Amino acid sequence: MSTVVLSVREMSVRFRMRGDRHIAAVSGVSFDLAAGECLALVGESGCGKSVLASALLGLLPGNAQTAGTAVIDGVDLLTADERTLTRTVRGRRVGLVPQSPAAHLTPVRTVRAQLEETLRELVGTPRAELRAAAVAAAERASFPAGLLDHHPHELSGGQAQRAATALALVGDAPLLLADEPTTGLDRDLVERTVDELRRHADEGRALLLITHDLAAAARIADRVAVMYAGRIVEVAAADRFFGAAGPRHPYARGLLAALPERDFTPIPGMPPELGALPDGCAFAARCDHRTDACRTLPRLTDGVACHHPAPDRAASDGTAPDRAALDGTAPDHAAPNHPAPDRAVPDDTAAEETARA
Ligand SMILES: Nc1ncnc2c1ncn2[C@@H]1O[C@H](COP(=O)(O)OP(=O)(O)OP(=O)(O)O)[C@@H](O)[C@H]1O
Repeated sequence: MSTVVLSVREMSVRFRMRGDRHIAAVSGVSFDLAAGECLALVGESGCGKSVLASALLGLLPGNAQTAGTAVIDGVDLLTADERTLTRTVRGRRVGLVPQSPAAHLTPVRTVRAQLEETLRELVGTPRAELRAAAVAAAERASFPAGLLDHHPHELSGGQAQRAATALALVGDAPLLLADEPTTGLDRDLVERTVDELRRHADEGRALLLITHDLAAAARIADRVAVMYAGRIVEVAAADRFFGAAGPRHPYARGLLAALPERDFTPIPGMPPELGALPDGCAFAARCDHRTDACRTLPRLTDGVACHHPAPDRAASDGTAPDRAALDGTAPDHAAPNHPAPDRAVPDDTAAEETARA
């Protein structure tokens, strides 16, 4: 059994707005994440992915209200005070691989200085050992030792990414949170970056990859969670999701069909305003399968929150995944090398139980 690193139950985040209005950015999200596992959280822009990431780091703005729990090593990230978050969570329990590393790194300090400072703060490395420890920390993220005395602006995109990853790894956090870590990178660099992240999951960390890049998710994820209008509408093994069986939720199927490598057919319409969500299924207005049943909110059942999901062919078809159709290559670490780990708590079941309660 693998250890559950992060357990999220019924997490909701609402922003209070003027005039008694609110925006429901995240609603009733539940999932578990195990050591050694990569869960990709995917969905269109504005569906709540980054808000969820900010909540896990205790970085929500003052007008945010949270509900539910997100527990890591006994600490509820949604209710922990600032002191606990600073001293025991950020960098120590949760490492962040940022969206734009060049912006995240301090521009006026060398990579070495930033690594040494982080080592001093997070690990308490004594002064005499800092130099060697910084070299070792850089090596873990394949950042070249010869570039340690460079400033961020002297690095290429990939080098900056590695520097940021090295910093994220210093505290040996059991959870790595990567929020759009491949934005703005060319495909080759995307692949190298996500492969690097996968390697850290293989070393036993839990990896939450937040991305709208489905090819990147297909390349390294064990499971995929699809978010729509603040809710998880499907959670599936990556092999099934990207393989011949495909997703079961019409929105998730639409996301894949919209890819240029697939049908290149966009989903018609726009997501609903998060300040004016319908009572029932938020996707119904854009969905070919909608019926009157969709006026009530579908619960996440067997990994899908839909009244009319595609049949579950996962158990029977056993077809090899078609990931190459997404990223144009057969990844080195395709499914057989990365079976989803056994989990102490079966995530989907837990989510469903919570949803039923
Ligand atoms: N401080 C805030 N106050 C009010 N609304 C907010 C605030 N921060 C985010 N939102 C809203 O929450 C919703 C979810 O935003 P979020 O940034 O999580 O989306 P996302 O899925 O990460 O999108 P993208 O892929 O574009 O980053 C959006 O409608 C956004 O406008």
